[in-house]
Amino acid sequence: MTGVSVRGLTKDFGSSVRAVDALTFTVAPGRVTGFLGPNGAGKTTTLRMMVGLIRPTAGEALINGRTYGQLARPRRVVGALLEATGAHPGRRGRDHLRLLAQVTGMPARRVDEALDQVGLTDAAGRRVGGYSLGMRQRLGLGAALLGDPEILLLDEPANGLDPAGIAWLRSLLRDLAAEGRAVLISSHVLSEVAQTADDVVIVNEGQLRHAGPLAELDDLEAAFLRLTGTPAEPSGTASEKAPEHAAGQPTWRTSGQPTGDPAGNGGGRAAGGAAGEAAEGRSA
Ligand SMILES: Nc1ncnc2c1ncn2[C@@H]1O[C@H](COP(=O)(O)OP(=O)(O)OP(=O)(O)O)[C@@H](O)[C@H]1O
Repeated sequence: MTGVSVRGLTKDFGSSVRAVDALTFTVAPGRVTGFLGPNGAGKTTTLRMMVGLIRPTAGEALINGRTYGQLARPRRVVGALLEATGAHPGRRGRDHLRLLAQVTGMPARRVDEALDQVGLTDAAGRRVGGYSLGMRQRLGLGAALLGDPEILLLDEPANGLDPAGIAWLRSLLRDLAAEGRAVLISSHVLSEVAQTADDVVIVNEGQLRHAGPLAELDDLEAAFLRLTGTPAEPSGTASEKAPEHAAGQPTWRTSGQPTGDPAGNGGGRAAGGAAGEAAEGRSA
């Protein structure tokens, strides 16, 4: 297991927006890496390049030495959560994962295992349209875990989870890392990252501001403010894009990526690396 090596990754949108600017960092096996930055810092764009949904302007993200598109069975290697709400509302949770397993060649037994991993076994027979935001987020995590991947790339994974769910997620991420997996979680909210991550990567305006062990930073929030010049969203503040959050709870905001999955699902956006430039438009 070698994790992910991001080297000089750059993305321009048109001639005026450099969303990601020569980013270089690694996501190490056996560790949780927090990917931090204010709104618009380029986190989601970076994650989307890592899983081949958009093509870098320059640089590369290598997964075990290969780009996502070069991997023979990408979903067995990389599980990605880039949006949690794309599952068809009329479909039952278990059927959503079954379809995804079929389309991507996963063993059917993984469906129930993944449902169990994300605590959705009891709700698996219910239609996704009746799921809460937190349940849809769990389903997206289940989709990311379906291939039993050694690398997990999760964009705002705590979004929509209640306090018990956030504690559960923290434990799940720690367990996944303890199994030797490389886990990357993006956020611009610091409290959960401070409790969960081993390493932090801080970006601002598309550029790397810091990469290293969390333990090297005395105070994550102070470092974030110094490195980004941006106040962190205080824990306990409901996000404008996540109105479901109860006030008083830590919140990691959601992001809005287009879907690009052959199964029409929202979770595990790593859809064979075939989305290419066509997926570049934002849906939110
Ligand atoms: N398809 C696109 N076309 C044009 N500009 C884009 C596109 N996608 C992203 N951007 C711009 O790139 C920059 C980085 O956006 P990105 O969504 O990657 O940031 P982020 O760190 O994930 O932000 P947030 O925390 O708000 O989700 C922003 O200025 C954004 O407006």
